[in-house]
Amino acid sequence: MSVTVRVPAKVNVQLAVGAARPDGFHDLANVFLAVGLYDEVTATPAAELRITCEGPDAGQVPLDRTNLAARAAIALAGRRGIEPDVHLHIAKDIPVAGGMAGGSADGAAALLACDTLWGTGASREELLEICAELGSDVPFSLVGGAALGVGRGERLTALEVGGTFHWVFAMAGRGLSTPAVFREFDRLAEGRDIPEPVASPDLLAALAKGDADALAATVSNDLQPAALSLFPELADTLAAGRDAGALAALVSGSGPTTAFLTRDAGAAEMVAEALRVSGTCGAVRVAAGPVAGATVL
Ligand SMILES: C[C@](O)(CO)[C@H](O)COP(=O)(O)OP(=O)(O)OC[C@H]1O[C@@H](n2ccc(N)nc2=O)[C@H](O)[C@@H]1O
Ligand SMILES: Nc1ncnc2c1ncn2[C@@H]1O[C@H](COP(=O)(O)OP(=O)(O)OP(=O)(O)O)[C@@H](O)[C@H]1O
Repeated sequence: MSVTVRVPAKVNVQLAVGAARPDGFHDLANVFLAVGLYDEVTATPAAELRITCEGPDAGQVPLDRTNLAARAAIALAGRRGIEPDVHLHIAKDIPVAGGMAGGSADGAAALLACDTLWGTGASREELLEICAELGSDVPFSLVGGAALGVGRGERLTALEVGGTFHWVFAMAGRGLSTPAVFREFDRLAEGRDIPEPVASPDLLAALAKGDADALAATVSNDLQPAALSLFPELADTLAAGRDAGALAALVSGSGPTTAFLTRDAGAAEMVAEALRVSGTCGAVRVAAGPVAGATVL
């Protein structure tokens, strides 16, 4: 018997970042949108914990106990006093180290898959608690849709979305480390007053209406200057997408994936093609959102 869970990537339509806290984390107002690029995690009983991974970026994924899928299985088994004897196979389509929460997605998917396989019967609250222990983005990977994350980004409130938004994602030739981008944010912020992070009412209204033009006018990412400082070539990708007619162009989360909001599916295909021939990025993908979070298939 095995259990497969499908789990989406995310884009941050707003990422407001506060000053560094004493614990090193930053308070956020993080508006997440789940988009239709998916990993699948399959859990099968095994003699011991084992991780395998397939997909274009599989070579960059750790297969030891640092993998977020492994950490999820260990965390759940630890709470029940059982051994995490499971084979977790990750079919990976979400870019690795791309700012689209790929590792977090696998953590949430593995947790749900193991809970189902082992019949551990964790409540939604317990699953969310374990997700928050695994990482700031992991709870959102479980719930999907659209949500505002505060605190480290792990305390979620679901958001209404009045339509489907069409996106293009441009992958970069190399990854960016999330902690390094937050450190660069701190360096760039030195000597400045950092306001409390708050969600933009206009952005929340644009999401609720499903209005792509209004959303394009309000998207923002406080980590973007830091990501561009560490990876200046991303400015060329953003410009290429804007020139191709994207309504908005921004770095996704901590980057280096860049995200382009378009009016409809046809416009998304046109912007994607222009980015492919621009020579400013790696693979280009089209995806719409919101979509559901981690789901047992
Ligand atoms: C950039 C985002 O992807 C936006 O959604 C997230 O804030 C990052 O979430 P994540 O990858 O799940 O991050 P975590 O595994 O919790 O933390 C990794 C590192 O990122 C930094 N970090 C993360 C979240 C946060 N609110 N403040 C931080 O400063 C810290 O250096 C932390 O050690
Ligand atoms: N299941 C996993 N898939 C991918 N990377 C993983 C996984 N587990 C651990 N990692 C490690 O996490 C690092 C970041 O990968 P990930 O794909 O989660 O980045 P990200 O999409 O930028 O994350 P986020 O958007 O949450 O900041 C990788 O370089 C890898 O070493």
